[in-house]
Amino acid sequence: MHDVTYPEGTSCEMTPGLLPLDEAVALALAQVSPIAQAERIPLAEAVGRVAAKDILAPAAMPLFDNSAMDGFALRLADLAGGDSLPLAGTVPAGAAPRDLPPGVALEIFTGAPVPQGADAVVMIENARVAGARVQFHRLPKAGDNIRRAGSDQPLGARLVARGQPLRPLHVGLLAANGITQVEVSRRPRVAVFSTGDELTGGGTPGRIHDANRPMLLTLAREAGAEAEDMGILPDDLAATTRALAALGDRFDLILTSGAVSMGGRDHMRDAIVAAGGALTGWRVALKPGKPVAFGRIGKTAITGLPGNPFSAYTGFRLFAGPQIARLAGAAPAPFASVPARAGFGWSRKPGRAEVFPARLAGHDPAGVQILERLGAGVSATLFPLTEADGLGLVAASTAHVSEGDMIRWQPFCKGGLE
Ligand SMILES: Nc1nc2c(c(=O)[nH]1)N[C@H]1C(S)=C(S)[C@@H](COP(=O)(O)OP(=O)(O)OC[C@H]3O[C@@H](n4cnc5c(N)ncnc54)[C@H](O)[C@@H]3O)O[C@H]1N2
Ligand code: MOO
Repeated sequence: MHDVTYPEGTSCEMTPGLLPLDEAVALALAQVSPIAQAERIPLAEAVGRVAAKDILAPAAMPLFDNSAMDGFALRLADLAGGDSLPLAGTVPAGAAPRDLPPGVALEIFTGAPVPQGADAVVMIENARVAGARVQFHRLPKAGDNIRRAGSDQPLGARLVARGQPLRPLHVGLLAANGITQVEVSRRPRVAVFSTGDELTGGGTPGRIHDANRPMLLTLAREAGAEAEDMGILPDDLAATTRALAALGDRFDLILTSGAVSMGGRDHMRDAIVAAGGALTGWRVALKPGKPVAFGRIGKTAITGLPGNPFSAYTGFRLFAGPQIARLAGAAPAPFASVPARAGFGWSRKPGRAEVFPARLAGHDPAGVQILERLGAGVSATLFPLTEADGLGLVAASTAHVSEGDMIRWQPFCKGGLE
Protein backbone atom coordinates (compact mmCIF):
# COMPACT_ATOMS: atom_id res chain seq x y z
CA MET A 1 0.00 0.00 0.00
CA HIS A 2 2.77 2.40 0.95
CA ASP A 3 5.71 1.64 -1.28
CA VAL A 4 8.26 3.22 0.99
CA THR A 5 10.66 1.18 3.01
CA TYR A 6 11.58 2.91 6.18
CA PRO A 7 15.01 2.30 7.61
CA GLU A 8 14.26 -0.29 10.23
CA GLY A 9 16.25 -2.90 11.97
CA THR A 10 14.97 -6.35 12.78
CA SER A 11 12.26 -6.50 15.39
CA CYS A 12 14.73 -7.58 18.07
CA GLU A 13 16.46 -4.21 17.69
CA MET A 14 13.17 -2.42 18.34
CA THR A 15 12.00 -1.39 21.77
CA PRO A 16 9.44 -4.07 22.71
CA GLY A 17 5.79 -3.03 22.64
CA LEU A 18 6.33 -0.32 20.05
CA LEU A 19 5.10 -0.49 16.46
CA PRO A 20 7.97 -0.44 13.96
CA LEU A 21 7.77 2.74 11.92
CA ASP A 22 6.89 1.08 8.61
CA GLU A 23 4.10 -0.92 10.28
CA ALA A 24 2.79 2.21 11.95
CA VAL A 25 2.65 4.04 8.60
CA ALA A 26 0.82 1.08 7.05
CA LEU A 27 -1.59 0.98 9.98
CA ALA A 28 -2.25 4.73 9.71
CA LEU A 29 -3.03 4.33 6.02
CA ALA A 30 -5.26 1.31 6.66
CA GLN A 31 -7.57 3.53 8.73
CA VAL A 32 -8.58 5.55 5.67
CA SER A 33 -9.69 4.88 2.12
CA PRO A 34 -9.95 7.18 -0.89
CA ILE A 35 -13.01 9.43 -0.87
CA ALA A 36 -15.43 8.38 -3.62
CA GLN A 37 -17.16 11.75 -4.15
CA ALA A 38 -15.84 14.07 -6.86
CA GLU A 39 -16.67 17.63 -7.91
CA ARG A 40 -16.13 19.80 -10.95
CA ILE A 41 -14.21 22.99 -10.25
CA PRO A 42 -12.68 25.81 -12.32
CA LEU A 43 -9.12 25.06 -13.44
CA ALA A 44 -7.93 28.27 -11.76
CA GLU A 45 -8.85 26.80 -8.35
CA ALA A 46 -7.42 23.35 -8.97
CA VAL A 47 -3.87 23.60 -7.62
CA GLY A 48 -3.44 21.19 -4.73
CA ARG A 49 -6.57 19.22 -5.62
CA VAL A 50 -6.38 15.61 -6.80
CA ALA A 51 -7.67 14.55 -10.23
CA ALA A 52 -10.66 12.23 -9.85
CA LYS A 53 -10.14 10.69 -13.27
CA ASP A 54 -7.67 10.66 -16.15
CA ILE A 55 -7.76 13.85 -18.21
CA LEU A 56 -7.18 13.14 -21.90
CA ALA A 57 -6.07 15.59 -24.57
CA PRO A 58 -9.10 16.82 -26.53
CA ALA A 59 -6.86 17.52 -29.56
CA ALA A 60 -3.36 16.86 -30.86
CA MET A 61 -0.89 19.65 -30.06
CA PRO A 62 0.32 21.88 -31.53
CA LEU A 63 -2.93 22.44 -33.35
CA PHE A 64 -1.17 23.64 -36.53
CA ASP A 65 2.36 23.76 -38.01
CA ASN A 66 4.00 26.83 -36.51
CA SER A 67 7.34 28.55 -36.48
CA ALA A 68 9.79 27.84 -33.63
CA MET A 69 11.79 31.00 -34.42
CA ASP A 70 11.52 34.56 -35.61
CA GLY A 71 12.82 34.43 -39.19
CA PHE A 72 11.76 33.72 -42.75
CA ALA A 73 9.56 30.96 -44.17
CA LEU A 74 10.56 29.64 -47.57
CA ARG A 75 10.31 26.78 -50.02
CA LEU A 76 13.71 25.05 -50.26
CA ALA A 77 13.30 24.42 -53.99
CA ASP A 78 13.11 28.20 -54.51
CA LEU A 79 16.72 28.49 -53.27
CA ALA A 80 18.06 26.08 -55.91
CA GLY A 81 19.44 28.92 -58.00
CA GLY A 82 20.82 31.25 -55.30
CA ASP A 83 20.90 32.35 -51.69
CA SER A 84 18.31 35.13 -51.67
CA LEU A 85 14.57 35.57 -52.27
CA PRO A 86 12.18 38.50 -52.59
CA LEU A 87 10.41 39.28 -49.32
CA ALA A 88 6.65 39.18 -49.86
CA GLY A 89 5.16 40.11 -46.49
CA THR A 90 4.93 39.14 -42.81
CA VAL A 91 3.09 36.37 -40.91
CA PRO A 92 2.66 37.39 -37.25
CA ALA A 93 1.59 35.04 -34.44
CA GLY A 94 -2.19 34.89 -34.43
CA ALA A 95 -2.48 35.37 -38.21
CA ALA A 96 -4.82 33.11 -40.16
CA PRO A 97 -3.07 30.32 -42.09
CA ARG A 98 -2.11 31.40 -45.63
CA ASP A 99 -0.21 30.10 -48.67
CA LEU A 100 3.42 30.82 -49.59
CA PRO A 101 3.42 32.21 -53.14
CA PRO A 102 6.05 30.59 -55.40
CA GLY A 103 9.58 32.06 -55.45
CA VAL A 104 9.35 34.31 -52.38
CA ALA A 105 10.04 34.28 -48.64
CA LEU A 106 7.70 35.54 -45.92
CA GLU A 107 8.89 37.10 -42.70
CA ILE A 108 7.47 34.98 -39.85
CA PHE A 109 7.38 35.26 -36.07
CA THR A 110 7.61 32.57 -33.39
CA GLY A 111 4.28 30.77 -33.02
CA ALA A 112 2.86 32.03 -36.32
CA PRO A 113 1.25 29.45 -38.66
CA VAL A 114 3.77 28.24 -41.23
CA PRO A 115 2.37 29.15 -44.64
CA GLN A 116 1.15 26.27 -46.79
CA GLY A 117 3.99 25.33 -49.16
CA ALA A 118 6.87 26.47 -46.91
CA ASP A 119 9.16 23.66 -45.81
CA ALA A 120 11.68 25.52 -43.61
CA VAL A 121 12.10 28.62 -41.49
CA VAL A 122 15.50 30.36 -41.43
CA MET A 123 16.12 32.17 -38.17
CA ILE A 124 16.69 35.89 -38.38
CA GLU A 125 20.32 35.55 -37.22
CA ASN A 126 21.12 33.57 -40.37
CA ALA A 127 19.63 36.07 -42.80
CA ARG A 128 20.03 39.70 -43.85
CA VAL A 129 17.35 41.92 -45.33
CA ALA A 130 18.65 44.08 -48.14
CA GLY A 131 15.98 46.28 -49.69
CA ALA A 132 13.12 44.13 -50.90
CA ARG A 133 15.12 40.88 -50.74
CA VAL A 134 16.32 38.62 -47.95
CA GLN A 135 19.68 36.91 -48.25
CA PHE A 136 20.48 33.71 -46.36
CA HIS A 137 24.01 33.05 -45.16
CA ARG A 138 23.20 29.58 -43.88
CA LEU A 139 21.00 27.39 -46.06
CA PRO A 140 18.27 25.46 -44.21
CA LYS A 141 17.28 21.81 -44.28
CA ALA A 142 13.72 20.61 -44.81
CA GLY A 143 11.68 21.04 -41.63
CA ASP A 144 14.11 23.44 -39.94
CA ASN A 145 12.42 25.46 -37.19
CA ILE A 146 8.94 24.15 -37.92
CA ARG A 147 6.95 22.76 -34.98
CA ARG A 148 4.73 20.20 -36.67
CA ALA A 149 1.04 19.84 -35.80
CA GLY A 150 0.64 16.97 -33.31
CA SER A 151 4.37 16.68 -32.58
CA ASP A 152 4.08 17.58 -28.88
CA GLN A 153 1.18 15.35 -27.91
CA PRO A 154 -1.30 13.14 -29.78
CA LEU A 155 -5.09 13.39 -29.57
CA GLY A 156 -6.22 11.47 -26.47
CA ALA A 157 -2.82 11.64 -24.70
CA ARG A 158 -3.14 11.38 -20.92
CA LEU A 159 -2.42 14.88 -19.67
CA VAL A 160 -3.15 14.12 -16.02
CA ALA A 161 -3.52 10.71 -14.39
CA ARG A 162 -6.26 9.97 -11.88
CA GLY A 163 -4.83 10.50 -8.39
CA GLN A 164 -2.39 13.20 -9.53
CA PRO A 165 -2.25 16.21 -7.23
CA LEU A 166 -2.54 19.16 -9.58
CA ARG A 167 0.41 21.50 -9.69
CA PRO A 168 0.82 24.83 -11.48
CA LEU A 169 2.42 23.01 -14.42
CA HIS A 170 -0.76 20.92 -14.85
CA VAL A 171 -2.84 24.08 -14.80
CA GLY A 172 -0.69 25.42 -17.64
CA LEU A 173 -0.86 22.19 -19.62
CA LEU A 174 -4.64 21.87 -19.24
CA ALA A 175 -5.17 25.55 -20.08
CA ALA A 176 -3.04 25.06 -23.23
CA ASN A 177 -5.48 22.32 -24.18
CA GLY A 178 -8.47 24.61 -23.72
CA ILE A 179 -9.64 22.81 -20.57
CA THR A 180 -11.27 25.18 -18.08
CA GLN A 181 -12.93 22.80 -15.60
CA VAL A 182 -11.54 19.71 -13.87
CA GLU A 183 -13.04 16.88 -11.89
CA VAL A 184 -11.32 16.47 -8.54
CA SER A 185 -11.98 14.39 -5.44
CA ARG A 186 -13.78 16.06 -2.60
CA ARG A 187 -11.34 17.55 -0.11
CA PRO A 188 -10.83 15.37 2.98
CA ARG A 189 -12.63 16.86 5.99
CA VAL A 190 -10.38 16.98 9.02
CA ALA A 191 -11.31 17.98 12.57
CA VAL A 192 -8.43 19.34 14.65
CA PHE A 193 -8.53 19.32 18.45
CA SER A 194 -5.96 20.27 21.04
CA THR A 195 -6.14 18.82 24.52
CA GLY A 196 -4.94 20.09 27.87
CA ASP A 197 -6.06 22.36 30.68
CA GLU A 198 -2.72 24.16 30.44
CA LEU A 199 -3.56 25.57 26.99
CA THR A 200 -6.01 28.22 28.11
CA GLY A 201 -4.68 31.48 29.50
CA GLY A 202 -1.28 31.08 27.89
CA GLY A 203 1.44 33.28 29.29
CA THR A 204 0.26 33.06 32.92
CA PRO A 205 2.19 30.81 35.34
CA GLY A 206 1.58 27.15 34.58
CA ARG A 207 -0.23 27.92 31.34
CA ILE A 208 1.13 27.82 27.78
CA HIS A 209 0.02 28.91 24.35
CA ASP A 210 -1.57 26.34 22.04
CA ALA A 211 1.01 25.68 19.33
CA ASN A 212 -0.33 22.46 17.86
CA ARG A 213 -3.83 23.45 16.80
CA PRO A 214 -2.78 26.33 14.51
CA MET A 215 0.12 24.22 13.22
CA LEU A 216 -1.96 21.11 12.53
CA LEU A 217 -4.77 23.15 10.92
CA THR A 218 -2.22 24.74 8.61
CA LEU A 219 -0.47 21.46 7.84
CA ALA A 220 -3.80 19.76 7.08
CA ARG A 221 -4.86 22.60 4.78
CA GLU A 222 -1.49 22.60 3.06
CA ALA A 223 -1.97 18.85 2.50
CA GLY A 224 -5.27 19.59 0.74
CA ALA A 225 -7.79 19.07 3.51
CA GLU A 226 -10.72 21.18 4.59
CA ALA A 227 -9.68 21.49 8.22
CA GLU A 228 -12.02 22.66 10.97
CA ASP A 229 -10.81 24.15 14.23
CA MET A 230 -12.55 22.22 17.02
CA GLY A 231 -10.88 24.06 19.87
CA ILE A 232 -9.30 22.76 23.07
CA LEU A 233 -10.54 19.74 24.99
CA PRO A 234 -10.12 19.77 28.77
CA ASP A 235 -8.20 16.97 30.51
CA ASP A 236 -11.45 15.20 31.21
CA LEU A 237 -12.53 11.79 29.92
CA ALA A 238 -16.26 12.47 29.82
CA ALA A 239 -15.89 15.81 28.04
CA THR A 240 -13.44 14.30 25.53
CA THR A 241 -15.74 11.33 24.90
CA ARG A 242 -18.74 13.63 24.38
CA ALA A 243 -16.81 15.84 21.96
CA LEU A 244 -15.64 12.88 19.87
CA ALA A 245 -19.05 11.17 19.84
CA ALA A 246 -20.77 14.43 18.82
CA LEU A 247 -18.85 14.54 15.53
CA GLY A 248 -20.87 11.67 14.03
CA ASP A 249 -19.77 11.02 10.45
CA ARG A 250 -19.08 14.68 9.57
CA PHE A 251 -15.34 14.16 9.17
CA ASP A 252 -13.02 11.77 7.37
CA LEU A 253 -10.25 12.20 9.92
CA ILE A 254 -10.01 13.51 13.47
CA LEU A 255 -6.61 14.83 14.49
CA THR A 256 -5.89 15.43 18.14
CA SER A 257 -2.71 16.33 19.97
CA GLY A 258 -1.85 15.49 23.54
CA ALA A 259 -3.38 13.14 26.12
CA VAL A 260 -2.06 9.98 24.45
CA SER A 261 0.80 9.10 26.80
CA MET A 262 0.87 7.35 30.17
CA GLY A 263 -0.25 10.04 32.61
CA GLY A 264 -3.40 9.88 34.74
CA ARG A 265 -4.95 12.60 32.58
CA ASP A 266 -4.03 11.12 29.20
CA HIS A 267 -7.62 10.19 28.30
CA MET A 268 -7.55 10.07 24.52
CA ARG A 269 -7.32 6.29 24.09
CA ASP A 270 -10.11 5.65 26.60
CA ALA A 271 -12.24 8.37 25.03
CA ILE A 272 -11.93 6.82 21.55
CA VAL A 273 -13.31 3.56 22.93
CA ALA A 274 -15.92 5.24 25.14
CA ALA A 275 -17.15 7.20 22.09
CA GLY A 276 -17.94 3.86 20.43
CA GLY A 277 -14.70 3.64 18.46
CA ALA A 278 -11.80 1.23 18.32
CA LEU A 279 -8.15 1.76 19.06
CA THR A 280 -6.18 -0.05 16.36
CA GLY A 281 -2.64 0.81 17.40
CA TRP A 282 -0.66 2.80 19.95
CA ARG A 283 2.97 3.73 20.42
CA VAL A 284 5.51 3.79 17.65
CA ALA A 285 9.24 3.09 17.74
CA LEU A 286 9.81 6.69 16.77
CA LYS A 287 11.50 9.68 18.43
CA PRO A 288 9.92 12.13 18.74
CA GLY A 289 6.39 10.88 18.36
CA LYS A 290 6.24 7.67 20.36
CA PRO A 291 2.78 7.73 21.93
CA VAL A 292 0.77 8.11 18.68
CA ALA A 293 -2.68 6.46 18.78
CA PHE A 294 -4.50 5.16 15.69
CA GLY A 295 -8.17 4.32 15.61
CA ARG A 296 -11.60 4.71 14.12
CA ILE A 297 -14.89 6.04 15.40
CA GLY A 298 -17.64 4.88 13.07
CA LYS A 299 -16.57 5.80 9.54
CA THR A 300 -14.06 8.36 10.77
CA ALA A 301 -10.37 7.68 11.30
CA ILE A 302 -8.77 9.22 14.36
CA THR A 303 -5.07 9.87 14.82
CA GLY A 304 -4.00 10.98 18.28
CA LEU A 305 -0.68 12.79 18.00
CA PRO A 306 1.52 13.50 21.02
CA GLY A 307 1.31 16.87 22.72
CA ASN A 308 4.94 17.92 22.43
CA PRO A 309 4.95 20.24 19.40
CA PHE A 310 7.88 18.66 17.54
CA SER A 311 6.34 15.23 18.20
CA ALA A 312 3.00 16.44 16.83
CA TYR A 313 4.75 17.88 13.77
CA THR A 314 6.68 14.65 13.13
CA GLY A 315 3.51 12.61 13.63
CA PHE A 316 1.70 14.75 11.10
CA ARG A 317 4.46 14.37 8.54
CA LEU A 318 4.69 10.60 8.96
CA PHE A 319 1.09 9.57 9.58
CA ALA A 320 -1.59 12.25 9.20
CA GLY A 321 -0.22 13.83 6.01
CA PRO A 322 -0.14 10.45 4.22
CA GLN A 323 -3.66 9.71 5.55
CA ILE A 324 -4.93 12.96 4.02
CA ALA A 325 -3.20 12.17 0.72
CA ARG A 326 -4.83 8.73 0.62
CA LEU A 327 -8.25 10.13 1.49
CA ALA A 328 -7.87 12.60 -1.37
CA GLY A 329 -7.11 9.77 -3.77
CA ALA A 330 -3.38 10.50 -4.14
CA ALA A 331 -0.45 8.19 -3.48
CA PRO A 332 1.11 9.18 -0.14
CA ALA A 333 4.55 10.65 -0.76
CA PRO A 334 7.49 8.75 0.67
CA PHE A 335 9.08 10.33 3.72
CA ALA A 336 12.84 10.93 3.90
CA SER A 337 13.64 9.25 0.61
CA VAL A 338 16.55 11.55 -0.27
CA PRO A 339 20.01 10.09 0.45
CA ALA A 340 22.56 12.36 2.08
CA ARG A 341 25.79 12.13 4.00
CA ALA A 342 26.09 12.82 7.73
CA GLY A 343 28.29 15.82 8.43
CA PHE A 344 28.29 14.87 12.11
CA GLY A 345 29.03 12.02 14.47
CA TRP A 346 26.25 10.88 16.80
CA SER A 347 25.96 8.15 19.41
CA ARG A 348 22.38 7.38 20.36
CA LYS A 349 20.27 4.83 22.17
CA PRO A 350 18.88 2.41 19.56
CA GLY A 351 15.29 1.14 19.75
CA ARG A 352 13.37 3.96 18.06
CA ALA A 353 13.80 5.48 14.61
CA GLU A 354 14.65 9.15 15.05
CA VAL A 355 13.64 12.26 13.17
CA PHE A 356 15.84 15.32 13.66
CA PRO A 357 16.09 18.84 12.28
CA ALA A 358 18.73 18.81 9.53
CA ARG A 359 20.56 21.69 7.88
CA LEU A 360 22.27 21.46 4.52
CA ALA A 361 25.98 22.02 5.15
CA GLY A 362 27.36 21.46 1.65
CA HIS A 363 28.06 18.71 -0.87
CA ASP A 364 30.68 15.97 -1.09
CA PRO A 365 32.87 15.69 -4.24
CA ALA A 366 30.21 13.46 -5.86
CA GLY A 367 27.54 16.12 -5.30
CA VAL A 368 25.78 14.27 -2.44
CA GLN A 369 24.32 16.62 0.14
CA ILE A 370 26.01 16.81 3.54
CA LEU A 371 23.74 17.39 6.54
CA GLU A 372 24.29 18.94 9.90
CA ARG A 373 22.12 17.79 12.82
CA LEU A 374 20.41 20.55 14.80
CA GLY A 375 18.77 20.56 18.20
CA ALA A 376 19.47 18.19 21.04
CA GLY A 377 16.69 15.68 20.46
CA VAL A 378 14.17 17.75 22.41
CA SER A 379 10.55 17.19 21.36
CA ALA A 380 8.96 20.03 23.32
CA THR A 381 10.14 22.80 21.00
CA LEU A 382 9.96 23.63 17.31
CA PHE A 383 12.74 26.21 17.67
CA PRO A 384 15.60 24.13 16.16
CA LEU A 385 13.45 23.72 13.03
CA THR A 386 13.73 27.43 12.28
CA GLU A 387 17.31 26.87 11.11
CA ALA A 388 16.60 23.53 9.43
CA ASP A 389 16.27 22.77 5.72
CA GLY A 390 14.45 19.51 6.38
CA LEU A 391 14.12 16.46 8.57
CA GLY A 392 16.73 13.71 8.83
CA LEU A 393 15.77 10.14 9.70
CA VAL A 394 17.81 7.29 11.16
CA ALA A 395 16.73 3.70 11.70
CA ALA A 396 15.67 2.27 15.05
CA SER A 397 18.70 -0.01 15.00
CA THR A 398 21.21 2.83 14.64
CA ALA A 399 23.46 3.21 17.67
CA HIS A 400 26.11 5.34 16.04
CA VAL A 401 26.31 7.65 13.06
CA SER A 402 29.84 8.47 11.90
CA GLU A 403 30.69 11.53 9.88
CA GLY A 404 30.42 10.54 6.21
CA ASP A 405 27.78 7.80 6.75
CA MET A 406 24.87 7.75 4.31
CA ILE A 407 21.57 8.72 5.91
CA ARG A 408 18.23 9.90 4.50
CA TRP A 409 16.28 13.09 4.76
CA GLN A 410 13.14 14.93 3.77
CA PRO A 411 13.95 18.43 2.52
CA PHE A 412 11.24 21.01 3.23
CA CYS A 413 9.62 21.73 -0.11
CA LYS A 414 8.92 25.28 -1.15
CA GLY A 415 5.19 25.86 -1.09
CA GLY A 416 4.66 22.13 -0.80
CA LEU A 417 3.42 21.82 -4.34
CA GLU A 418 6.27 21.94 -6.83
N1 LIG B 1 5.78 8.26 32.05
C1 LIG B 1 5.85 8.62 30.77
N2 LIG B 1 5.70 9.88 30.46
C2 LIG B 1 5.79 10.27 29.19
C3 LIG B 1 6.05 9.32 28.18
C4 LIG B 1 6.16 7.97 28.53
O1 LIG B 1 6.39 7.09 27.69
N3 LIG B 1 6.05 7.66 29.85
N4 LIG B 1 6.17 9.75 26.90
C5 LIG B 1 6.66 11.09 26.74
C6 LIG B 1 6.62 11.43 25.37
S1 LIG B 1 7.75 10.65 24.37
C7 LIG B 1 5.78 12.37 24.89
S2 LIG B 1 5.86 12.84 23.24
C8 LIG B 1 4.78 13.03 25.71
C9 LIG B 1 3.45 13.00 25.01
O2 LIG B 1 2.44 13.11 25.90
P1 LIG B 1 0.94 13.35 25.50
O3 LIG B 1 0.74 13.11 24.07
O4 LIG B 1 0.10 12.63 26.44
O5 LIG B 1 0.80 14.89 25.63
P2 LIG B 1 0.53 15.78 26.91
O6 LIG B 1 0.98 15.08 28.14
O7 LIG B 1 -0.85 16.22 26.83
O8 LIG B 1 1.51 16.95 26.59
C10 LIG B 1 2.90 16.77 26.45
C11 LIG B 1 3.58 18.13 26.43
O9 LIG B 1 3.14 18.85 25.31
C12 LIG B 1 2.53 20.08 25.69
N5 LIG B 1 1.40 20.36 24.78
C13 LIG B 1 0.29 19.60 24.67
N6 LIG B 1 -0.53 20.14 23.76
C14 LIG B 1 0.08 21.25 23.31
C15 LIG B 1 -0.30 22.23 22.36
N7 LIG B 1 -1.46 22.15 21.70
N8 LIG B 1 0.56 23.25 22.12
C16 LIG B 1 1.74 23.32 22.80
N9 LIG B 1 2.15 22.41 23.70
C17 LIG B 1 1.32 21.39 23.96
C18 LIG B 1 2.08 19.85 27.09
O10 LIG B 1 1.91 21.02 27.81
C19 LIG B 1 3.19 18.97 27.63
O11 LIG B 1 4.30 19.75 27.98
O12 LIG B 1 4.68 12.40 26.95
C20 LIG B 1 5.93 12.12 27.59
N10 LIG B 1 5.65 11.58 28.87
O1 MOO C 1 7.84 10.67 21.52
MO1 MOO C 1 8.09 11.90 22.50
O2 MOO C 1 7.45 12.46 21.12
O3 MOO C 1 9.77 11.40 22.11
O4 MOO C 1 8.84 13.34 22.90
